Order: sequence, then structure tokens, then C-alpha cells
Amino acid sequence: MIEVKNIHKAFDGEEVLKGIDFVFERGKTNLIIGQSGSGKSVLLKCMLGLFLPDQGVIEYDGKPYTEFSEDEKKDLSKQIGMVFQGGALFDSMTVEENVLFPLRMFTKQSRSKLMTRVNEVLKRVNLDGSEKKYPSEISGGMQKRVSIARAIVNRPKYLFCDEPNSGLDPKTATVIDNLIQEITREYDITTVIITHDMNSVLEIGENIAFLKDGVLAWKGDKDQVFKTEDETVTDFIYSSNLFKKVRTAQLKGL
Ligand SMILES: Nc1ncnc2c1ncn2[C@@H]1O[C@H](COP(=O)(O)OP(=O)(O)OP(=O)(O)O)[C@@H](O)[C@H]1O
Repeated sequence: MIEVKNIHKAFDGEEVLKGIDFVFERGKTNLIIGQSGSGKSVLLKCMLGLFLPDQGVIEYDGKPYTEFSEDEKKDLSKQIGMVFQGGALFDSMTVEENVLFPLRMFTKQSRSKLMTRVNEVLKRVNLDGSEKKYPSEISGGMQKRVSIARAIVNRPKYLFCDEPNSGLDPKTATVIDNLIQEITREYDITTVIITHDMNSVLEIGENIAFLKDGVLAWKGDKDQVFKTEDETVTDFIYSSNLFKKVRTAQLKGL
């Protein structure tokens, strides 16, 4: 669980986070949604420890970051897995080398032991058989799977995903969403996902933080988000024509 309490962050005197309170729950897919510039990435970077909030507290499983010793901060970075927007795979490394990379950074076990773990994780994301391939030789969806495998190989407690679906067709995007949700449950991880994808909201929005202009404008789950009458949320969601049609049909009782 990650709890953010009254988080403020400004750049050059301009406040981009204006007192965010939210609980990102363990074992759930927690989504941060909102328009461009609403502060999603800044909030994520605060949780990653890349930005220090100007005010407020971030607690990791009940412990405030400000009370972490230097060793505990290092431990925290080992407990975090990250799926980057573009995948951020190393093109010159094979699939298995990409997944091995963070393991070698944090673990001193023999290569054969580490490879057992790499193979286990690659199997989990259905990539057995592709171990020796290079990123350029596999599809976009498979590249995302490698990225997920690399993020979980160290058995993280916290998984951060920045638009994990970007660039994928809707069907593959849903498969990736479901994989992230399954892994979150299986490993009992606190997963935080930034997304613009309304299908993802519908599919895996177990706990949603909706940001607007640096403020938490709404929170709830996927069932509530499509029922809410809150205009700030409906303006955002139904700016997509597809969802506008779904909404109209819902209101007509179709
Ligand atoms: N390092 C920085 N220095 C100065 N301003 C920044 C910095 N990072 C973010 N900002 C500003 O903070 C505001 C929020 O940015 P942020 O990247 O969090 O938005 P976002 O909701 O993630 O947008 P998007 O969906 O487009 O990625 C923006 O006005 C942005 O210009």
C-alpha cells in the first residue's frame, strides 16, 4: 500500500500538485487518470522518489519516506518495478538478457541461479521460446511482456506502469492490462498505472484517482466511474466518441 497525504509540488513557483490525498491499495490495479498536464507523472515521480514533494508525506506500507534511513531508501528502490511507456528495452540485448539485467544489479547469486528466475518469469508472461530473440525481432505486445517480466523479476512490492498500453492495438492492450492485473493479484503487489486509455479504465480500474489541474477531482472504481454524474469526470470520459455512444445507450436503457 502507498498512501500519499497532502502532496504539494511546484516548479518555478507554479504549483502542479495542490494537496493530493490518495491510498494506492495493495493487490489492486490503481489507476491515475486525467488530462495532459494534470500532474499524473509528477505524482508518480514523487512516489518513485525522483521528486521530493514540497509538502506532504508518502507512506510505503505505513512508513513515511521521510523516516527512511539511507539503507532503507536503497531497499525501497529494489522493491520498485517499473514498466516504461515505450518499453525502454535494451535493443542490443536479447529478451533474457534484458530481464537478467536488473537481477544482476541487485543480486550476487550465480548466473545459473539467476537464469532459473529469468526463465520462470519469462514463462509467466508467456514468452518461453523467445529468450534468445532481440527486441526488434518480436512484436510490440511481446516487447511489453518483456518489460513486465523485467519489472517483476526482483519480486517488487510496488509496480509502476507509465501508459503500459501505448502503441498497442486494442486487443493486445487488453491482454497486457489483464496480465498486469493477474500479476498484481498473484504477487500481491501495489500497482500504480498512469493511463489515458478508457478501455483500461473499464477493464482494470479497481481503484482510480482522477486528477484535474493538480487536484484529486474524483476517486472510485470502474463501476462507479461510468455511473458518476460528476461533470468533471464525465467531461473527461465522454470526450471519447465511443464512450459517448455507450453513455447515450445507457441513459436510454439499451
Ligand atoms: N521537471 C519539471 N520542471 C518544470 N515543470 C514540470 C516538470 N515536470 C512537470 N512539469 C509541469 O508539471 C505539470 C504537470 O505535468 P505532468 O507531466 O505531471 O502531467 P501529466 O498529467 O503526466 O501529463 P501527460 O498526460 O501529458 O503526460 C505540467 O505543467 C508540466 O509542464
